[in-house]
Amino acid sequence: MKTDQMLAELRAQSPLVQCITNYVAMNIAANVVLAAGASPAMVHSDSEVADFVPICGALTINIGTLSPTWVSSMQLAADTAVASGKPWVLDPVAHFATPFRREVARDLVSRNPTIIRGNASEILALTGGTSAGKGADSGDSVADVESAATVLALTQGCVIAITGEVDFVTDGTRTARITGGHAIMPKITAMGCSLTALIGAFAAIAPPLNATVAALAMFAEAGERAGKTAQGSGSFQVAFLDALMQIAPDDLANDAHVQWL
Ligand SMILES: Nc1ncnc2c1ncn2[C@@H]1O[C@H](COP(=O)(O)OP(=O)(O)O)[C@@H](O)[C@H]1O
Ligand SMILES: Cc1ncsc1CCOP(=O)(O)O
Ligand SMILES: [Mg+2]
Repeated sequence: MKTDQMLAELRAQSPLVQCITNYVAMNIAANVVLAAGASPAMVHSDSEVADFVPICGALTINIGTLSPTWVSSMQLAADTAVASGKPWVLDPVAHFATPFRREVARDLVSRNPTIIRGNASEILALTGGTSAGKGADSGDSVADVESAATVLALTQGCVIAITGEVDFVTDGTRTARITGGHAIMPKITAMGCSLTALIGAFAAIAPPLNATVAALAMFAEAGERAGKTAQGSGSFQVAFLDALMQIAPDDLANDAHVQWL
């Protein structure tokens, strides 16, 4: 499925996406998903995830502001997604930083995410490497992680997206790079978390690899547009949301921003 068709389909279906995300990201991630054309629900209580996941098109789980009470919800939500045939996306924010975070991420990876999205330091650490990440911020380069990520995608049987200046997406067999965006993007908190939520939205209506590429291409286009008018990270956020809403399927035609390898 082509990126422009996927955006048209996203807007036509406006799928419900359950996002278990962090306190920092909740508002901006929900607004990003809405601006793109889907319907977010930030639902995380273990009293309701088993009932909520099956009525959604996809689930996303982000461990950014992890605490013990959330872990059982994340595990139940992931297992419910797998049991009900819904795609689910893992964002392992700063999982290398502490033993608690590392163990929760390891457990979630074992619950068969459909897609894993992280920055270069996060994906490097998932492949067993030593990351130079500082908390949620990456200290590694995407290019250095590409081959290990390809092996991990194959052994794990999932799609892996590494984001940065040039993004890399692979299912272990098919691979794409996505260019565009803007250098301000890593200076705005929860951009990556919001992107993970948007990947969930596309995964609700398209196969995982294509869905991931579509979300990243849409971010690349919106980032480029916002960078033309923004005066800093504050105005960039407003311009970015406006751009997401204004991007038309035709703007993503001909695999705009996407290079299949
Ligand atoms: N230097 C950069 N130039 C252009 N786009 C970037 C740059 N760094 C990150 N991005 C974009 O910002 C978004 C978030 O990616 P990233 O910063 O890697 O995630 P995280 O916020 O999880 O660390 C992605 O769309 C990515 O392509
Ligand atoms: C700053 C911060 N601290 C815990 S979660 C979070 C947000 C991280 O967002 P992103 O991974 O998109 O940069
Ligand atoms: Mg992140």
